[in-house]
Amino acid sequence: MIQYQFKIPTVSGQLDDQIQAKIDHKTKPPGSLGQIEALAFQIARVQKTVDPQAGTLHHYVFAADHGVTAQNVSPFPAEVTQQMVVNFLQGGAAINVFAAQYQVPITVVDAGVAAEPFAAHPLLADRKVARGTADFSVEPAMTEAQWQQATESGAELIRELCEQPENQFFSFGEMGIGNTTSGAALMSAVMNLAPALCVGRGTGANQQTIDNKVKVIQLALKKHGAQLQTGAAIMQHLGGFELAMMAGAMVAVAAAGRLFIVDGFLATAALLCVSKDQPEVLDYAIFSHCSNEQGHKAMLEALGVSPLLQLNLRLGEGTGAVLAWPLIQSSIAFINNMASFESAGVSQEK
Ligand SMILES: O=C(O)c1ccc[n+]([C@@H]2O[C@H](COP(=O)([O-])O)[C@@H](O)[C@H]2O)c1
Ligand SMILES: Cc1cc2nc[nH]c2cc1C
Repeated sequence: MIQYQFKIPTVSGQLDDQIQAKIDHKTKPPGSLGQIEALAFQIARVQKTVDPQAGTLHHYVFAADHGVTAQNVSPFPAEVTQQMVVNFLQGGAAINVFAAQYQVPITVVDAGVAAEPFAAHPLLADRKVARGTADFSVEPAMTEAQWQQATESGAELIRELCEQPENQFFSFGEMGIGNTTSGAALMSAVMNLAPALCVGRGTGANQQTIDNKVKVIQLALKKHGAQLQTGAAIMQHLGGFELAMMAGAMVAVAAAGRLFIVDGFLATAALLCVSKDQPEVLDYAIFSHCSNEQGHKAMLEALGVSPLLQLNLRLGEGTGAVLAWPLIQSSIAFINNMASFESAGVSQEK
């Protein structure tokens, strides 16, 4: 049976009362900073301190191709994956612009683009598992060995950074034409929900393409149904190399006691697979936004989480995750720098 290499520890609640007390003594009505308070609490808890630190955020864009594009599931041609990787390396994509704005270093990972390896580049990590997955409506998207390789590569990418105390946060995005069909299949399998409730427009599919996406997923679930017992097996049969690698990175970040920011539909689908096997992972996940992709809202509700932003994004690349970074920094500034009722001489409620 395929399994992740790491067991994610539950976060100790030992400091919970102290962290909450620090938050409640700030000069504000209790709870009035809403989700910013909840975020500061989560970060302090994971970092095991009442004085959490932002440190450096590292962003990864995982790119890969999908065999299921043979079934006419995307309005865009598959070669856009490769072309967008070149765009990421040249600094021209949305994620480059936002990451540069907040001085977030990015790494572009070739997890399995259906093309020759890219020429060496300072932003590029070549971790190509294969030139695209197999068509999951016909056979498993990847072999068990490929799932293992993708997962371990994701963990290995962040391993050294987790040894340095300043690297407290990671964020993950993806690029892969056809991957909303894969994401919807993962959602349908993990949540045991009809494909029609999981499929959305992706890059802008029309009704005929949407109907195709539903049919392809129904076929795949019928074909692989008996094998879909764990989140790892669901990823292996229905996922993509970029999603499996991202899942491996999420597991490794959590196992190292660091936090990661979850982007949109695809990143949440990858996390759903991990959380089916290791629900502890959710303690380490910060949910950045609710995507416009149909299905994302239901995923977030099933996880019982409220993301920070609702901006009608449906791009991917980790754009929502990086856009949420200033809010995360603000939550840390709040818990560290805001005066308390005692220090400011402000009277508390009667
Ligand atoms: O992150 C999201 O919520 C999201 C929602 C819709 C589409 N995308 C992006 O669109 C691409 C997949 O769309 P499609 O139509 O080819 O399946 C892929 O590169 C994703 O990054 C991403
Ligand atoms: C142009 C383009 C850019 C993207 N970035 C993430 N997914 C994408 C899909 C397309 C089509």
